[in-house]
Amino acid sequence: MFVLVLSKILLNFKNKSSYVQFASEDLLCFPVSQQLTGTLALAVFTAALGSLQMGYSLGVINAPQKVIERHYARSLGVYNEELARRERGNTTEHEEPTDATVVMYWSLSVATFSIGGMVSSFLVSFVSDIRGRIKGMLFINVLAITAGLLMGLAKMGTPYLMVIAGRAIMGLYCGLSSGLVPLYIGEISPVKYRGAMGALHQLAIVIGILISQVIGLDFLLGNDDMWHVLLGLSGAPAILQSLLLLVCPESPRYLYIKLGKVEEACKSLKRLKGDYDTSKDIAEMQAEKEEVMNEAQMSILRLLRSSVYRQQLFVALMMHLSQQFSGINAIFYYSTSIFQTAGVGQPVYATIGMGVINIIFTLVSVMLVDRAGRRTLTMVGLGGMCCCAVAMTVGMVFQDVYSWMSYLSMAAIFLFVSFFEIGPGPIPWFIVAEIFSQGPRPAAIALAGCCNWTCNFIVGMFFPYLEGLCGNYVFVIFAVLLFGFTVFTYMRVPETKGKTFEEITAVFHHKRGAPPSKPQEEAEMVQLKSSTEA
Ligand SMILES: OC[C@H]1O[C@](O)(CO)[C@@H](O)[C@@H]1O
Repeated sequence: MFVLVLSKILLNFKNKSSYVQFASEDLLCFPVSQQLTGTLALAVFTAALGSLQMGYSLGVINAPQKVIERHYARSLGVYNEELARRERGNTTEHEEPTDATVVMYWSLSVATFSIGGMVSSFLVSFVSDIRGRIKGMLFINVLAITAGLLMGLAKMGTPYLMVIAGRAIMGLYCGLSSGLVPLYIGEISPVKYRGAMGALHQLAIVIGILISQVIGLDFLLGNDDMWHVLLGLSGAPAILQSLLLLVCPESPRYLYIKLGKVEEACKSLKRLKGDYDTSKDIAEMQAEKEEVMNEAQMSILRLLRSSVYRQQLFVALMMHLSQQFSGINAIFYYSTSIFQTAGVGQPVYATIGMGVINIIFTLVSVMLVDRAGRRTLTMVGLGGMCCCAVAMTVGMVFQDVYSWMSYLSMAAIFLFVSFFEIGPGPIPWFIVAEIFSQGPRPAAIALAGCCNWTCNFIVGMFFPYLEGLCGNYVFVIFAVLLFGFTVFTYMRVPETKGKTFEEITAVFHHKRGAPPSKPQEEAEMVQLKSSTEA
C-alpha cells in the first residue's frame, strides 16, 4: 500500500518534471528541481520504515492484552481461578481482571512507551545534527533492536519487567524517529510535493498499526505461545532500515547548510534527482543558510519565556494537546476491550476494521489538506469526534436495554477514528513548522513533540483507571474536552494554507489584540540574538 502510494506520487512527478520558481515561503529550503529518481523513492521508503515501526509499536499492545495479562499473573503468582476460567473461555464478556498488580504492570507496559517518547523527543535536533540525518537514523536503530530483543526474549526472564523495559526503550526510539523521519523526508522532497511526501510519515504509522493488529490475531502471533515474538518483531524494521540506510544519500541541506560541504551536497542532490544543474538548488540553500545565520537560534527555555512567540507556541501546544486528549489512543491501546465492553461479538476483527478505516482516512486527509485547509479540517475532525464520543457513550449505556446499541457503539468508534485522521491526526505534526520561523523552529518542534508524548502517556497510563471509575460514561470526559478543543480551534487557530510566514505572523499579532509592536519585538529579537551569540 505504502509503495503503491509512493510510486503514484513519483509517477505524478515524472509527468510534471520541471524546475519550479523559487518562492520566499519555501525558505524552509527544499531543493528546487522536480526531477525524481529511484534513489529518492528508496530514501523516502527507507526513512518511513521508522514511522512504520512507530505505528507497529503503538498498535501491537492492543490485541494480545488478555494473553499477556495472564502471563504476567502467572509470573507474579496471582494467577487465580477467575483468570483460569477466562483461559478456558468460560467468561462473560464484561469481566475485567481483578488483580490490581496485573492491571498496574499492564498499564506500565502500555505507558512506559510514551515516557520514552517524551524524554527523547527533546533530543531530536541534537541527534540529527551531530553526524547527520542518515547516521542519526542508523544510530537510533540500536535502541529499536535492543527493545525488540528484550521483548522477544521476555519469556526467558521476568516477563513484565522485560516487556516494560523493552517498551520504554522502544519509546525512546520512537520519540527520536518521530522527529528525524519527517525532517529527512522534508529535506529531500521537491518543494511542490513536500506535503504529499511529508504525509507518508503518518501513512506509514497507520500501516504499521494495521500490520500489528493483523499479526496480533490469536491464530497468528497473539497467543500464549507467540506473544513474545509479536512484541519482539517491533524491532524488525530497524534491521532492514539499517541495511538500506547504508545506500541512502545524506540530506543535501545538512551537508550544505550545517557542514558547508558544497561538493558533497551537489553529489547528494544528483543522486536524489538525477544528473542536472544544481546551481538553483545551491542558491536556494544559500538563501536558507543566510536566513539561519541572521536569526536567533532559540533554546527551549528562551522560547517559553519569549512574548514574541507566545501566541504561536500556545496554538502549537494546544493542537498537540487536542490530538492526544481527543482520546484517540484510549481507542488504539484499548480498542479490543472497549469493543468487548460495547458488546461487540468479534472485538479483534472490529479492531482490524478500525485499522483499515484509519489508513483510508489518512489518505483522504493527504488529498484534502492543501485544498480544504488546516483549520477547517481540524475543526471538522474535532467536532465530529465530539459527536462520536457522545454516540459511543449512548451506545454503551443502553447496550443492555437494546441489543442493537452495540452497532451504534461500533459505528461511533469507526467514525471517531475517521474524523481523527481527517485533521487532528496529521495536521499538528506539520503545522508547527509552518507557524515558526527557522530560529525558534527546532525548540518549538521539541516542545510540541514532548507535549504530544506526555499527553499520550497520561492517556495510556490513566485510561484504565478512569474506565474503572466512570464505567460506560468514560467517553463523556473526551466529549467535553473535544468540544472545548473545537471552540479553541475556531477562536484561535489561523488558517495557514497557502500563506507565507509573514502573513501567518501578522495573523498572530492581530489576534494578540494589539498591533504588532515592532520596536518592542525587534528589541526582544536583538536581545535574544546577542544572548545566544554570547
Ligand atoms: O493514527 C493514530 C496514531 O497517530 C498518532 O496520533 C501519531 O500521529 C498516535 O499517537 C496515534 O496512535
